[in-house]
Amino acid sequence: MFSDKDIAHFSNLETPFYYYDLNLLRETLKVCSEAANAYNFHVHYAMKANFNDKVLAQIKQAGFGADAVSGGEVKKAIESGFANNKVVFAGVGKSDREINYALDQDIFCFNVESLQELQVINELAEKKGKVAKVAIRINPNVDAHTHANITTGLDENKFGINSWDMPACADILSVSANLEFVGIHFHIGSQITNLDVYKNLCVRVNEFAAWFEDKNFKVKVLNVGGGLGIDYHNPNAQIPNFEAYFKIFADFLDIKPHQEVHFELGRALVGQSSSLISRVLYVKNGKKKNFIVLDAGMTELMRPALYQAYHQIENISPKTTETTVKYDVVGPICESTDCFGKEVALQETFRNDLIAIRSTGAYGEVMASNYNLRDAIVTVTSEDY
Ligand SMILES: Cc1ncc(COP(=O)(O)O)c(C=O)c1O
Ligand SMILES: N[C@@H](CCCC[NH3+])C(=O)O
Repeated sequence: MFSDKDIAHFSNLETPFYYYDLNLLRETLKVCSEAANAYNFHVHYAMKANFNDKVLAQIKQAGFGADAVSGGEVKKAIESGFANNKVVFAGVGKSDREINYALDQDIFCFNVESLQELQVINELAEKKGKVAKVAIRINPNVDAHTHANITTGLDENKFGINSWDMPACADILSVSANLEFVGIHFHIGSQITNLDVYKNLCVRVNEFAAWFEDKNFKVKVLNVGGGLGIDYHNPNAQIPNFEAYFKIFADFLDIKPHQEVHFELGRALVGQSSSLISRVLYVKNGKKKNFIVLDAGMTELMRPALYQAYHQIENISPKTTETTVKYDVVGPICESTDCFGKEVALQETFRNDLIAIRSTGAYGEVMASNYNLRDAIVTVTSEDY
């Protein structure tokens, strides 16, 4: 929802740009933090969702740790002031260089995704005379009931170590002097809106934790990943129900006194606090279709082209007519998939009208590219005016 002041300010700016509502971001972080603290749960923010400096500064200030998926993200987390013992490093393909860098930074732990990676981390840690903390990312074969392209915890997905490899994993851990096993890690997918799937995850977490403890491995960390979705169809319902989400884990996980529960939330923390603001370049009225051509495209926001993802589209210019028209809202990029929405009902729209594409705080700016030699992304925050 934009105030008259916001819209007046946007009218004077060049488009496109990502707008961040830092008040909403702070409020979301506060609600999440309070809900997690009530259960003594720990949240590492999944940086991949958004690593804009101004966003990261708020997240750090709210006391969250950082979940990184590349050496670059580990570096960014450290440089942004996240404590090294609050940085975790996941990823199915960590290079030796990235592992060495993370070892040098003494991060909290590596979430290890293959047996071979476990051996490599042990070798690299040995060369440095260090002991690397590791959590085993297990593929639990739990269906997240989300878009197939953002499901990560099924047997056919590349992520994590399969359950049948756990005995081999335990063998490697037992003989690897430079590895310290800290716990188990899971992440079944993103944009999860059916919270019941987390109950199925809890059942699997309990099974694997018991399995490791039976083998005399102390499971200190139960890391259940992230994935909590947001309501893209209702961008003004801005703060996800963190309380209901955490309660499921409190109710269904079998948490022992020596265990901590860790989460890696990305989208739910940042998704609703941003919109992509764009201008209409051209309106093309056809016999069968009307098109609005924006100055933002899939190079700024890739999700619709990549996953046919829905983002609410609004014409935020002052209304000059009561007529509603259906438009295909497209970008200027030379790709037919460069389309933000088909048959979108909007007030009759004209050249230079401002269009807001909502709920773009997660996997928006960070997935931008300069394909077609597009200009670099510009960001504006609620504190810039
Ligand atoms: C390992 C891991 N943790 C956390 C996340 C964060 O997910 P989300 O933004 O859906 O909370 C992801 C992304 O899906 C991930 O791959
Ligand atoms: N980038 C995806 C989510 C993938 C999350 C990373 N595992 C999205 O836009 O929804």
